[in-house]
Amino acid sequence: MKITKDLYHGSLALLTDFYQLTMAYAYWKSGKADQQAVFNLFFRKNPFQSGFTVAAGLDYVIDFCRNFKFEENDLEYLQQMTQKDGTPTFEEGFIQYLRELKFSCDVDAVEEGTVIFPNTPMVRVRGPLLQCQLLETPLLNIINFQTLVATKASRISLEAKGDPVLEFGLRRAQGIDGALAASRASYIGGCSSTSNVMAGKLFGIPVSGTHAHSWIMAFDTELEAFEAYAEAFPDNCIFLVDTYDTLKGIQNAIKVGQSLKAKGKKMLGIRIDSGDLAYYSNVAREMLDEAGFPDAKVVASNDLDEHILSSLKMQEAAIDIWGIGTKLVTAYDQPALGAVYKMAAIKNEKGDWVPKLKVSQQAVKINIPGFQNVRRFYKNGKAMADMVYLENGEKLPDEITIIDPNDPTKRKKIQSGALESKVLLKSIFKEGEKVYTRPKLDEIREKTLTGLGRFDKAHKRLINPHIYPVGLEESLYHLRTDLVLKAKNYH
Ligand SMILES: Nc1ncnc2c1ncn2[C@@H]1O[C@H](COP(=O)(O)OP(=O)(O)OP(=O)(O)O)[C@@H](O)[C@H]1O
Ligand SMILES: O=P(O)(O)OC[C@H]1O[C@H](OP(=O)(O)OP(=O)(O)O)[C@H](O)[C@@H]1O
Ligand SMILES: O=C(O)c1cccnc1
Ligand SMILES: [Mg+2]
Repeated sequence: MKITKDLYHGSLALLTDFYQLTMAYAYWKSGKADQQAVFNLFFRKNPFQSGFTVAAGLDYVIDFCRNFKFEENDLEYLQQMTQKDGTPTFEEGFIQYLRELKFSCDVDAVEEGTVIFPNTPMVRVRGPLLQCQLLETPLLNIINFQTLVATKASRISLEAKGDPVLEFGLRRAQGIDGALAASRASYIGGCSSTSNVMAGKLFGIPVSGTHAHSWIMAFDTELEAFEAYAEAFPDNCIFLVDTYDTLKGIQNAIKVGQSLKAKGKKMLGIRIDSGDLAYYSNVAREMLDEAGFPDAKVVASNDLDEHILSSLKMQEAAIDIWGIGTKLVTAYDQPALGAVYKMAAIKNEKGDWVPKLKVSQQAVKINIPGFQNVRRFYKNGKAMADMVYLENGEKLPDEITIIDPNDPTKRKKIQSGALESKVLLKSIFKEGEKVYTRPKLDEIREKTLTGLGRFDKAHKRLINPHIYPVGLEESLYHLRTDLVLKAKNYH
């Protein structure tokens, strides 16, 4: 298929906002294109009122950076662009600069499947200003969506408490690429399979499914339809029982299950896709148990999300497997994460790094300046706080104070020497060369599950989760405060 082929194998250099290119041109004109800069990608609020976020999308970022190159046909498109007076938008010298441009940035990032929190860098890009700038839009495009869906999937998976969650979203997803990326992110977040066969092929996600109502409607009776499906898949049938009458549907499934059993085969289960799922799943469970099918699974679907799933669990619904589409892959209740990409420092003519700050009327919108990293501290095996700090080669003291960037009265003392800790930003590219070995998708999914296991359940509850402490190391806090005061002319 041409669209997908182009998306995954063609040049993506023009997948950016026009203003990135006009700025790039103006950086080039003003001699700033190769000035060294650092940008951070971060978000300000967990999505879905969640107590945490799960990072995803780095794999696409790696592909994007590795293939970052202006092809001749991209340049031709830029060459024919004109301004209002008819003159070319971009001078030939700039087109030549882009032709010769070779990705040469350092990229550090949190790995996919890492549990992360607001205001901490997820991706840090250091390199020539023009290149850093051109990465803003595509990096945000990739990370915003995949992180959002991975977080949704992990919320759903946590509520499912180990039951398999099948991702059924393709038909309602945001287009072709949205669907593929959502299937991948859903798997990272903890789903066990996808119905999207292309996602299975591209990413190696297990593919699974049942059958639709149309299968039943194609026969004179439901029983005939079940029999014919059992004929085709004697060891792999899950019968959708609610096309006409759910109770009769369960009876018909049992009948076909019995004849499969007589042939030494096994009915896997049934699916219920409408009505009161708590009531019907319990009725189905009783009927299946009584008929000698204690292992037959009950699959439920129909506009499910983490909240309905949790309610069904509270109602003791007898559901073993959850099929979830629309609300997962579209991140229905919050369609964008809102991550941003901000300059944190720039090198001056003398070769010194100058920390940079964007001042805002809203305190939460003031970024964190300087060349940063994040360290996560653990106490008794559980994550206790994340610290954003300046990565300047200086050793941190054994006792550290971290300060909430949005409320300086919230502080935490950390005996860093005595605690287990790890640095979250990993080196991905060094001067444009990939230095990171990508984990397999299954390893990423495992990382999400074990990573979440190291957080207290108070941070993982659906409603009013306990806020996980994230703070600035004291000297970074003071640097930021001084810069804000200076910018506001209080100094
Ligand atoms: N016991 C339950 N507790 C809470 N929510 C439920 C329960 N059973 C079903 N639901 C949810 O209630 C909603 C029912 O939606 P709706 O009324 O459109 O479906 P329906 O009439 O059962 O099915 P359909 O229209 O597909 O035939 C769905 O989101 C479903 O997941
Ligand atoms: O509800 P979702 O979480 O998106 O899961 C996917 C849905 O897609 C299918 O039916 P479809 O919605 O196409 O038709 P129906 O609801 O009318 O059966 C399936 O039966 C699920 O209900
Ligand atoms: O396999 C299924 O049951 C399925 C697949 C896509 C959407 N709804 C259901
Ligand atoms: Mg539906």
